[in-house]
Amino acid sequence: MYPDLFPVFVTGNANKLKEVKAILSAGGNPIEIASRALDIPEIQGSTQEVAIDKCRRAAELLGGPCITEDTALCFEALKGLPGPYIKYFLADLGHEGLNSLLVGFPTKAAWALCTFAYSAGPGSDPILFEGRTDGSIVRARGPGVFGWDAVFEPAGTGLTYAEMPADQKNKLSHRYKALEKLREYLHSLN
Ligand SMILES: O=c1[nH]c(=O)c2ncn([C@@H]3O[C@H](COP(=O)(O)OP(=O)(O)OP(=O)(O)O)[C@@H](O)[C@H]3O)c2[nH]1
Ligand SMILES: [Mg+2]
Repeated sequence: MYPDLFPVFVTGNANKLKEVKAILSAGGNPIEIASRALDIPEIQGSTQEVAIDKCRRAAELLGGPCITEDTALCFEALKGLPGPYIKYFLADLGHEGLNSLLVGFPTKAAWALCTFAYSAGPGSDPILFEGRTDGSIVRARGPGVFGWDAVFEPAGTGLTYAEMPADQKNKLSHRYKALEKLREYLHSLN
C-alpha cells in the first residue's frame, strides 16, 4: 500500500514515529510509512491552529503531500493548559513540576489530545483528525522513556502509559484514536 496510501510523516520525534509505525503495522493489514525528521517552527494558538500551521509549513518544505502530528496534554483544573505547550512545560518543569502545577486544585483530571494533519500539498488546506484519551496526572510511575508517559494514567487502567506494554498503550492512546480516523480517511481516497 505504501507509498500511495500514506504520505510522508514529518516529525522530529523518534518516539512518536515508533508508535505510529507500531500502530500501523498491528493487525492483519500492515502499512509502511516514510518519514522525514524536519524541525518545523510551531505557532501559538489552539491545538487546531497549531496543527494546521505545522502541516502547512511541512507541505511547503517538502513540496508535496504530508502528514504531521501535534500532541497536547490538557489539565482540567487549568482549563486545558498546558495543552499544545506541554513540550516546553515538560522540558522546564519535569514530571515533579507537572504534578506541582496541580497542587491545591481538587481535580487532577487530564486528557491527552493527538491531532494528525494531512495536506495534499503546498497551498492545500490541511485536514485534521483528533484523538482524545481521558485520565489523570499522577506521581511518576514506570520507565521515563517517552515525555510525560510516566505521569499520565488513562482512566480505568490503573497504569500509567509508561507502565503499560507498548501494545496496550497503542490500543487506547490518543495517538491510536487519531490515527484510526486518518487511516480511514486515506483509505477512502484510494
Ligand atoms: O509521554 C508522552 N507520550 C506521548 O504519547 C506523547 N506524544 C507526544 N509527547 C510529548 O509531548 C510534546 C508534544 O509536542 P509536539 O507534538 O510538538 O512534538 P515534537 O515537537 O516532539 O515533535 P514534532 O512536532 O516534530 O512531531 C513533546 O514533548 C513530546 O515528546 C508525548 N509524551
Ligand atoms: Mg513539535
